[in-house]
Amino acid sequence: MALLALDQVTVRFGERAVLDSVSLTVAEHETVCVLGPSGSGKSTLLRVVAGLQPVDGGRVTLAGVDQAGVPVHRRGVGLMFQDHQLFPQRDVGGNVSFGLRMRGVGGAERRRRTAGLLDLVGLPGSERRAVASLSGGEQQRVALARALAPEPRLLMLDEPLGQLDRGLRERLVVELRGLFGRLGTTVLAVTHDQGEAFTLADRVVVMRDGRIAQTGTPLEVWQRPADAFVARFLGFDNVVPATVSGAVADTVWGRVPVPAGSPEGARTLLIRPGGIRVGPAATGLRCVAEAAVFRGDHVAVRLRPAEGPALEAELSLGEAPREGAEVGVVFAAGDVVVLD
Ligand SMILES: Nc1ncnc2c1ncn2[C@@H]1O[C@H](COP(=O)(O)OP(=O)(O)OP(=O)(O)O)[C@@H](O)[C@H]1O
Repeated sequence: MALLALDQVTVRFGERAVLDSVSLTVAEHETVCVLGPSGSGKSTLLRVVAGLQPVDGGRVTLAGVDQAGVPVHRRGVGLMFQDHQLFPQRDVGGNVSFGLRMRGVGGAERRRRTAGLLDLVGLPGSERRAVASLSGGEQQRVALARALAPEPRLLMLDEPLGQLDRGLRERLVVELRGLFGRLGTTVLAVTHDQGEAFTLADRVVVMRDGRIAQTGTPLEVWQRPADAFVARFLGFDNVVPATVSGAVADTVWGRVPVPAGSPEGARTLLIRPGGIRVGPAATGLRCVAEAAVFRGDHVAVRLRPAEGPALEAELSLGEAPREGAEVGVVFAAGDVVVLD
């Protein structure tokens, strides 16, 4: 059974529906990441589940129980916000044990659980440290330990790693995934960073203007974006209108091969940057290499055709043309997706 279910939830601010009939479930032990551009309604969704935001329509159930009228502190959900809001006047231990104290957990048990949680988040023995003496990443871990302490049946994270630098974020997100797996935590997280969502989530939900644009496993969404919006949001730039007939599509970039069984007619085409090959200018679509950026294991090359938008290609170091060079572009059908 779903631990959390939103059924056609609508929230309006004035005329505007910030959540527009959103339906979503989160199964027990599942990690679901809500992804979407700024203003798409992600935080509002979390606030609704937490009981911080009243709804104008629809309902929220937790373990089958309608949450209408259930106050925040009775919902059994943990919240961790972007600006993790630790209590500056309390030490690390005081922060982590706060929720336990509120629930009347006794001193010895509080200390035992606090120590266990600090071990878990990689800060063993740091109970007496002042919050101000912690790095951003350490503060984030303390905030996480604090959110986990009351053993919430649902843990909600709002841009949990938002303020950290990339390297630390990438490390922590892998650690979080391991941690949630070990603890069996059910998680609903919000982020605008697709890399973070794809690492953390069993399932991702992509939002657009208060509606769900797509939901699926990270692999499903990555391989088959539902539409041009999702494709572009995931960072794919080679998206063009096309007319598909059999194994080819007519586009502004010429004829592009498509996988067998692709839907036909007027469609939108996505060409993954890895599906672009370059050769001598006489073969394929003639383009000028406008920019080439070294990315470690590949070169990102922007190719400018005579007509239509530029193409973004990912080429190996050996293959990549010099900036200003003329090349001929051909497409690999395996990296072409006909969007529905
Ligand atoms: N209390 C409020 N009154 C009026 N409008 C609001 C209120 N809270 C949020 N909004 C608006 O609702 C929309 C969705 O906000 P929300 O914070 O849910 O988006 P988000 O996807 O979390 O964005 P971000 O990634 O920037 O945090 C925004 O346009 C925001 O300005």
